[in-house]
Amino acid sequence: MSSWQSVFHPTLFTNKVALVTGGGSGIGRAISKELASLGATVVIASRDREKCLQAAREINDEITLCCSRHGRKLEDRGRVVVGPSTSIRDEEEVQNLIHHTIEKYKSLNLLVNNAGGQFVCAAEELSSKGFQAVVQTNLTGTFHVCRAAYEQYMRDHGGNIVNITLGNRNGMPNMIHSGAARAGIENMTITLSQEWMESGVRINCVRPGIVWTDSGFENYGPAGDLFVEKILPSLPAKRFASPEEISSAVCWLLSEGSSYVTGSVVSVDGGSAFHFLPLIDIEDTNHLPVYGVLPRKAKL
Ligand SMILES: CCCCCCCCC/C=C/C(=O)SCCNC(=O)CCNC(=O)[C@H](O)C(C)(C)COP(=O)(O)OP(=O)(O)OC[C@H]1O[C@@H](n2cnc3c(N)ncnc32)[C@H](O)[C@@H]1OP(=O)(O)O
Ligand SMILES: NC(=O)C1=CN([C@@H]2O[C@H](COP(=O)(O)OP(=O)(O)OC[C@H]3O[C@@H](n4cnc5c(N)ncnc54)[C@H](OP(=O)(O)O)[C@@H]3O)[C@@H](O)[C@H]2O)C=CC1
Repeated sequence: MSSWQSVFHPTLFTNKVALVTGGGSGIGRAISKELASLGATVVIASRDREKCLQAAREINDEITLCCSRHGRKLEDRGRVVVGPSTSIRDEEEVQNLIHHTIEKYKSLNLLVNNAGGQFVCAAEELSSKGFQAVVQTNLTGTFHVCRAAYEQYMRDHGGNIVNITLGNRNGMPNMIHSGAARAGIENMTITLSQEWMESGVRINCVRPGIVWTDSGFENYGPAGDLFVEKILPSLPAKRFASPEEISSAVCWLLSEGSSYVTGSVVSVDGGSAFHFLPLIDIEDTNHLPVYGVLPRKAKL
């Protein structure tokens, strides 16, 4: 992606400090890179700190190259730095990450709750522990980070938060844990937009459709192939999203250009939410007995 550059003004986020959870891979990496390329100091953190350190090195090099290539001033560049190893499921580790960020970089203006994920599993086979692992990661984890950022900084200084969710408008067959957790995040976002408005905090969600990230798809093994073989042709756009297409929406929400937007969900899904996606096969034709009269031709 050496020719990439953000569509936004190069100093959009100058003097801003941002935290991107899960910023060391995939969508979070693209968001971190765009924010830093627009002047922000971006703290990234996740469980695997080595991965974050490597990503930070690579991103900082890419930004420098991008500035030179596009004739932009090098002093406008921000940078990506790495916070302590953090599982967002662990409240103490999250408190420590926020404390570290404020202590070291003196503010926390922008927060992107991107860390998360799930595995593929039919509801009837899913253990309580598995359900809870995904809910704790996505919903409780996002809550931990929002609350710590608010308590330690944003309550007194304002701020701007974007939560990454997932296209679940039609339910999430084989991902009931994640569908439930993401719906919870979207409702939590509406609540927080009201509770925290007096502090000058805006909070919104970006809800991606399916985004091509190597890291994300590796996580699923053969189940990931299903998305490529079966879902791809059925997408209205006939393609997945790029991570940069998600990042761009996040940057708009984090900018003052969206100053009247709070408690909203921005879908970036190429229109998938309004289109049937074959997430599971339903083959039996006799599972909903007819009440009343239905002509033969109205039935398979
Ligand atoms: C509009 C468009 C619409 C369409 C929209 C469709 C969009 C789909 C596309 C979405 C893409 C993405 O999100 S891509 C992003 C993918 N990236 C990720 O998922 C990365 C992060 N994920 C993870 O770390 C894991 O999946 C997660 C479970 C959340 C956390 O893992 P941990 O190892 O921390 O979990 P643990 O605490 O060890 O495990 C707890 C229990 O979870 C269960 N468990 C864990 N992994 C399991 C597995 N693979 N299969 C079964 N069960 C499992 C077991 O019961 C475990 O208990 P034991 O048995 O006792 O161990
Ligand atoms: N790719 C897609 O199609 C879509 C993705 N999404 C969501 O976007 C986000 C990014 O996904 P993507 O970039 O594709 O995949 P990745 O697997 O690359 O990103 C997930 C990130 O979350 C971090 N993470 C996971 N669990 C924790 C935890 N407990 N504490 C801290 N960090 C954690 C991981 O780092 P580490 O392992 O080091 O902790 C990783 O960097 C996720 O929330 C994902 O569910 C939503 C819709 C579609």
